[in-house]
Amino acid sequence: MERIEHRACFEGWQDVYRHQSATLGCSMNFAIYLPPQAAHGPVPVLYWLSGLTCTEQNFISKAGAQRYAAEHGIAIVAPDTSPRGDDVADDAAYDLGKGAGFYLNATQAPWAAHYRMHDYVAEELPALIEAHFPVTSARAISGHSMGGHGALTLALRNPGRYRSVSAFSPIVAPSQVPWGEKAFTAYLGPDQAAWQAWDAVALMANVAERLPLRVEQGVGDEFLEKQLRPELLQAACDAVGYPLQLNLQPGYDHSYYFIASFIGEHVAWHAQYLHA
Ligand SMILES: N[C@@H](CCC(=O)N[C@@H](CS)C(=O)NCC(=O)O)C(=O)O
Repeated sequence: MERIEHRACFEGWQDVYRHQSATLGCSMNFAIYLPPQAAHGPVPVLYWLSGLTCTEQNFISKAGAQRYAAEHGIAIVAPDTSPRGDDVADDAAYDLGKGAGFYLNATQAPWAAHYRMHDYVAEELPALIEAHFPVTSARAISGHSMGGHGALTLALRNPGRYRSVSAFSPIVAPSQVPWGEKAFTAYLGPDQAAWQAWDAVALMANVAERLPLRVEQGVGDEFLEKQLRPELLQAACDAVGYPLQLNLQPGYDHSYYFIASFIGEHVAWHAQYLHA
């Protein structure tokens, strides 16, 4: 593992590391913010999953989360959004292939060889982080858009792994919207029965634990009706009595200006469970 960026930030450190991922079979970058408290003892970790077209850089340069992570004594780990490298399958479109891993384990050629972002984020990355950094095993997860889908599905698929889950503008039902239909057909094949294990609305029907769950959604989001459809998550939660805090925020669009506006509230919200 090699540190490739190291910047002082709110009395802590915003770092980026490169490592060889055994799960993905390629070299990967991840960002980690270590708050000032980490110099004195281990701190809990919030995992952040970014959306389509992103790398580990978007969140750390645009969201402004470090101020709040420093205030609450929380590390934030932001992985890349897909496997990378010249021998990794790709597609010319922005919503398939590199930058669009959808936080699942692909089963179809040519994707199955490297596209295993679920196992990378749920297992390999936390094991690496907890072995090499001053952190505890208290974890929370959040993300944006495709990464909101990732946060919801990772939490729902891995009971006991996270203390709390939140999402900004998540793709809540990928099986029912164009972004998800395209990606799942490629990565998982045409049989929609296989898609349900990677769809938060479908997973909610058999949910095993009730984590604190918060969703922030801009009402001015250009993808709201066609791709995001938070009402489907609300209905799925209502059907099983799962408490969902769905905050519809008038005026906000799909961008990092929206994330920057509410990331402080989300970090504080996760902190109450991570420090409990
Ligand atoms: N039309 C957009 C769709 C992709 C998009 O909106 N990506 C969101 C996540 S779904 C994002 O975070 N983009 C990077 C950024 O804003 O820094 C594009 O082609 O970039």
